[in-house]
Amino acid sequence: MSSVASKAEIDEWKRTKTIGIIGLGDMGLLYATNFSENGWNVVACDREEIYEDVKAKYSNSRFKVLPNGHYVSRISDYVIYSVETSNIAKIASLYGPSTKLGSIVGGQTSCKNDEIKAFEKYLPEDIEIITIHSLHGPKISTEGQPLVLINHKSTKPDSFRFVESLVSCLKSKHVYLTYQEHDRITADTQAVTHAAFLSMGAAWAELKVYPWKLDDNKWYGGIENVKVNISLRIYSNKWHVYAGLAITNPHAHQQILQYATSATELFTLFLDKDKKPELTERIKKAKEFVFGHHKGLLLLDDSILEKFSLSNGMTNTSKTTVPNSHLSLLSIVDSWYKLKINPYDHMICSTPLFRIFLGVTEYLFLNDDLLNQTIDAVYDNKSFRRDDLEFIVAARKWSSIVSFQSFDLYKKQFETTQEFFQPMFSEANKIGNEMVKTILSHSK
Ligand SMILES: NC(=O)C1=CN([C@@H]2O[C@H](COP(=O)(O)OP(=O)(O)OC[C@H]3O[C@@H](n4cnc5c(N)ncnc54)[C@H](OP(=O)(O)O)[C@@H]3O)[C@@H](O)[C@H]2O)C=CC1
Ligand SMILES: O=C(O)C(=O)Cc1ccc(O)cc1
Repeated sequence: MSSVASKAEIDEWKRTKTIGIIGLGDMGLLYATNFSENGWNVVACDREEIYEDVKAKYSNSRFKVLPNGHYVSRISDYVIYSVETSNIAKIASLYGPSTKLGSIVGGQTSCKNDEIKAFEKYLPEDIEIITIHSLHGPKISTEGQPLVLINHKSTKPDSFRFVESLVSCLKSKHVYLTYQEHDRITADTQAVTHAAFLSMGAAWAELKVYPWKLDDNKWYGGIENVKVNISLRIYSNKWHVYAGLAITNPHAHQQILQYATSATELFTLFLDKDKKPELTERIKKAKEFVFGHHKGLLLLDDSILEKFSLSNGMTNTSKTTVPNSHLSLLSIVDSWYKLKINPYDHMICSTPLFRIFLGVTEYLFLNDDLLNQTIDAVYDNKSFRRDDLEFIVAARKWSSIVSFQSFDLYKKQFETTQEFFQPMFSEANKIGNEMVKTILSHSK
């Protein structure tokens, strides 16, 4: 995108420039730690009410904690707002006017529409806007993961090179987009992926089951392990991350609605055995659209996923695995087909969870025996009917909450399920983290 800065230039920037981080939560801390440990001069703040605590907590760190965003903004050459997506306007309106003359501002928020609009509205005219988004969570190594850079408004020739030099210590893969492209792609990748796993978890919570604890082998196997581990991983996090990126991104509403609609329509075909040819035809058409040109290795290998079960040896291996209707996976391929989205086009800008979701979907659809067994199971073995029913109810609920833009309802719905799984998180996260690490190392 721009020429690479020389070592001398970078050393000079490290000596003379100050990097400011507003919001010392998970992602802000990741950045403040990385940048400061790589020789950059970093100042940071969290909410002013907790200044003394935050200062004490990070007293041994290489970055300096300041009382609030005004203190950070007035001395920083590049300010990164790492705050809740839905609060960006409020927080930028507070500290934006204190931004140092001629400096650069960006953010880490997950949806760039509101962030850019807030910067355009609340920052002084002379400020440049170069914003970023690490497409992974705070517990994953930054190395090799996509990092989006959006050069929205810069006038000085060195500005973008300076920001790019700063973030190069993360060793992520730089992806250059406009903010509109960013939001379009992340709606297709992140928002709908989260909707799928949120719906699975909500369905299990509604049925009051920890699926891996059932001893009927219903949720046994690599694909089932992914569903359980990723769903619990999401529910063990902060609700605002998922709410923010879905609700504030207008493109996400349509994707999530289509996902719920596909699930409902497929489930309706499940109800009548005479509809089997129609269901088969619909699935095959969607498969041809999404995977018709697939060549080479699969993203995931079911055998590597087998060992990441939460069931702790409880699986009854004397029984055969109960064939699942895999409604959640059939629905995502159907919705990609309906929206004419080729998920592989977004690989360059994908999150780990999206790659895992695409990986298990690919595994199902590119294994003819498994796909046929899945369609047969819909009509001949109805063990998953109740689960499927709760799944579509949950998918539609999430879709309504997102399109009505209700942060309150989102929080309530998220926390109800979170509470149900709470006792399981510490064990689940251990296994889930191992699984994600293994998958990422296999999918390089
Ligand atoms: N977590 C993830 O996986 C990823 C998150 N993101 C995005 O990055 C952003 C930050 O996320 P994350 O770090 O996970 O969230 P956190 O909730 O951990 O961090 C946000 C921090 O900002 C603080 N904050 C709120 N108001 C102010 C204020 N006025 N001044 C200073 N600090 C303030 C919050 O304090 P308090 O909690 O007390 O309100 C909190 O500590 C979000 O927009 C998120 O969508 C991007 C990539 C990955
Ligand atoms: O991989 C995912 O989808 C995650 O859940 C982590 C995540 C959350 C928010 C972001 O803005 C980026 C990544």
